[in-house]
Amino acid sequence: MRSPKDFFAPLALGAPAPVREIPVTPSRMIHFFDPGNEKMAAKVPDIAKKVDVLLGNLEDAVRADRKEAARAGLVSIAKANDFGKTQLWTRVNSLDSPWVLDDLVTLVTEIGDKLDVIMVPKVEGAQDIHYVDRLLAQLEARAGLTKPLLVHAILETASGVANVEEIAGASPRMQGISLGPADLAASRRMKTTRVGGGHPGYLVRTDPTGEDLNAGRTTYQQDLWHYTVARMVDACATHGILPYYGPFGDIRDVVACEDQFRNAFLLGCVGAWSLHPVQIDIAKKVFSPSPSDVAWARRVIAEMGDGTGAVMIDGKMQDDASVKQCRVVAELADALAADDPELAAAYDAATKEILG
Ligand SMILES: CC(=O)SCCNC(=O)CCNC(=O)[C@H](O)C(C)(C)COP(=O)(O)OP(=O)(O)OC[C@H]1O[C@@H](n2cnc3c(N)ncnc32)[C@H](O)[C@@H]1OP(=O)(O)O
Ligand SMILES: CC(=O)C(=O)O
Ligand SMILES: [Mg+2]
Repeated sequence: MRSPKDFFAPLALGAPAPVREIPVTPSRMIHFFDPGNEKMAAKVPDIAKKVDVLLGNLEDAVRADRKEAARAGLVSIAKANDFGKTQLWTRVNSLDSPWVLDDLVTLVTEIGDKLDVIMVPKVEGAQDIHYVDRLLAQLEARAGLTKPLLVHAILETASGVANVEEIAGASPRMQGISLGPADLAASRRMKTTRVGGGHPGYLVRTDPTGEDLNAGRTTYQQDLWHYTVARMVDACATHGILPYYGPFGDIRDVVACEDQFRNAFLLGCVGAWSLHPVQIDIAKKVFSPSPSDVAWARRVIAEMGDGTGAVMIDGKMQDDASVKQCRVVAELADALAADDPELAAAYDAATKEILG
């Protein structure tokens, strides 16, 4: 672990100075594509206009005999395109794989100036981030990069969850953490075979009403991921980095996908992964606060003046803490609206309706 005094010192001579604050730009959806899949790659320039983050995936979902094609595909896509405000990320192969060293060396050397964030899978503890941190510094120095690459960890091992706080604070490069429900389920020996989402068997049941234990008892499905998402959000907030829900694998079930994303949004996540084009709009809808919530937040802030004391608005008590809650919503809305005139108009129309 670096001492607090040299936490922001570059880890290699000639490497750029680490960032002191993680940029908070919209990242409601991290859109995954396989850069070695020509059909998908052809869609990337159009998809880039609709998403906050494009991610060239080199790890799971890319066949072993297509790993090099995926890496080369990402290099040529990054060189051939300027995605404007849309961030370009990659997910490299895991640190125990035969591909990751070439992934990092090639990507930083060839397109380090085009990449914003490197997602590292199967992070077990701070030691994995320290390894990537030093290697990136060496590669950045050799490539002459002036902006440091940021690192995003996937929370998908039992030990990663046990160590999530130290992972979140392991390096000034740490940009965020995503839940990886598939590998995490396997690592924990959970008995769900689904990629994210709920499970009908994970439930609580109301008490029996008589002798018949089956009669009149309602069951409520519970969220398998609640504990992990909540821990991840706390670790990220503590260290000033961003939490994300990961993938929802049932592409056809757009309804449950929206529910799962919304749970994550309400708990503090800023975005989720889109694996298929159909999930892009779901993430955009869910991770942009609703116009009515934005209007309410703006109203509370306006009516609270300097934010001190307690007032009643429509029968609800407001004070310093609720103003802070409202600022979270209002500031997110302002940041998103700055680049989205349609959203800006929807927020302003809803605000006008209640504020006049
Ligand atoms: C647990 C984890 O690690 S999750 C992260 C790893 N997984 C991934 O990255 C998966 C990414 N997504 C995919 O591979 C695909 O979307 C699949 C396999 C899930 C489904 O693919 P398909 O069966 O081709 O879906 P579908 O037929 O609906 O696709 C429609 C079109 O969208 C394209 N498309 C599908 N997914 C994507 C994508 N993520 N990005 C861009 N284009 C896509 C398809 O190529 C197809 O193009 P076409 O109309 O020119 O033929
Ligand atoms: C996201 C991911 O990689 C997983 O769920 O395993
Ligand atoms: Mg995984």
